[in-house]
Amino acid sequence: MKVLVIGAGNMGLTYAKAMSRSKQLKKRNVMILDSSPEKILSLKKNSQFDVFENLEDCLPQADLVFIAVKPYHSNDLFTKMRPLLNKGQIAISIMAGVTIKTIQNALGIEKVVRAMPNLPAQVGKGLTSFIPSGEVSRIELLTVQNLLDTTGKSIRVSSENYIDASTGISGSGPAYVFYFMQSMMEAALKMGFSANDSKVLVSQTFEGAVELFNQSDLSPLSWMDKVASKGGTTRAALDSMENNNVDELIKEAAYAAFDRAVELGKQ
Ligand SMILES: NC(=O)C1=CN([C@@H]2O[C@H](COP(=O)(O)OP(=O)(O)OC[C@H]3O[C@@H](n4cnc5c(N)ncnc54)[C@H](OP(=O)(O)O)[C@@H]3O)[C@@H](O)[C@H]2O)C=CC1
Ligand SMILES: O=C(O)[C@@H]1CCC=N1
Repeated sequence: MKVLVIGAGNMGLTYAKAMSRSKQLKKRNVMILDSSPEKILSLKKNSQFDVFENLEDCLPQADLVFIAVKPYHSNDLFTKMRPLLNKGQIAISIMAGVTIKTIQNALGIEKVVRAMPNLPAQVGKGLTSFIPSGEVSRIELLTVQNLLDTTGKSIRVSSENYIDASTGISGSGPAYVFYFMQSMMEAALKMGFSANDSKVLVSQTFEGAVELFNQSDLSPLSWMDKVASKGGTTRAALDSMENNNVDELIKEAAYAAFDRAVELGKQ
């Protein structure tokens, strides 16, 4: 089985690396293609995979094609791919918003899996939601899911709407966590900690809290209660967040990403 990854950016390269380390594929079964001459040069230097500059040289040999370019590059790419594809090939798109129907129509193939990963895939802690088109067989989907799982966990969703929704939660979500971390680090710096100490204070706090959450059945709300003593410091912070509607603002932000995914799909 041969896999072609199109787009050697944050996500494409992550998948190519993870898949090439998997039992299912050896590194010579992973091909990668990018449009940037600098990226191609640096990939060729490392020679981790078979690196290509032209679709003609790699697309016809691929059983599975991972499409990992930005949504606004998709139309141009689809036009170039279409004459080189055959009906047996499976396209796996990780592009935000772009629907299965759009991909099928633009590529002239029927077997499509739409997936939404996230950046922690780079450290094997990713979460990918996915949905296949009806034409993908159970065996083919199992193969695809095994490949998605090389970057972490995956969940199959029941409609494409959930792919857009998961974009607002897990796809874009790491950036919300980094936003919170950035604010806490800035507060630590303002309180007089060094940059290094601010980083340790914040990263260990996040790591510890997530570990506690993962090792129990308690909700975040229950854990908040365990930290907060009556009339104490945490209550002061939580009250401040509540008074400033932070809870609503976070939900609004997640919906903004969800809505944007839907909007991208209409373009
Ligand atoms: N980053 C993230 O956290 C997540 C991203 N995604 C999705 O993944 C996709 C890729 O995102 P990301 O990896 O961040 O993007 P990047 O910009 O890092 O990577 C995309 C790569 O594709 C290249 N490219 C553009 N057009 C073509 C083409 N026609 N043929 C071959 N290569 C091409 C780009 O080159 P150049 O730079 O020269 O344009 C770039 O190297 C997006 O659609 C996004 O919605 C999904 C979940 C999470
Ligand atoms: O910002 C984006 O559009 C992509 C999709 C999810 C994460 N990054």
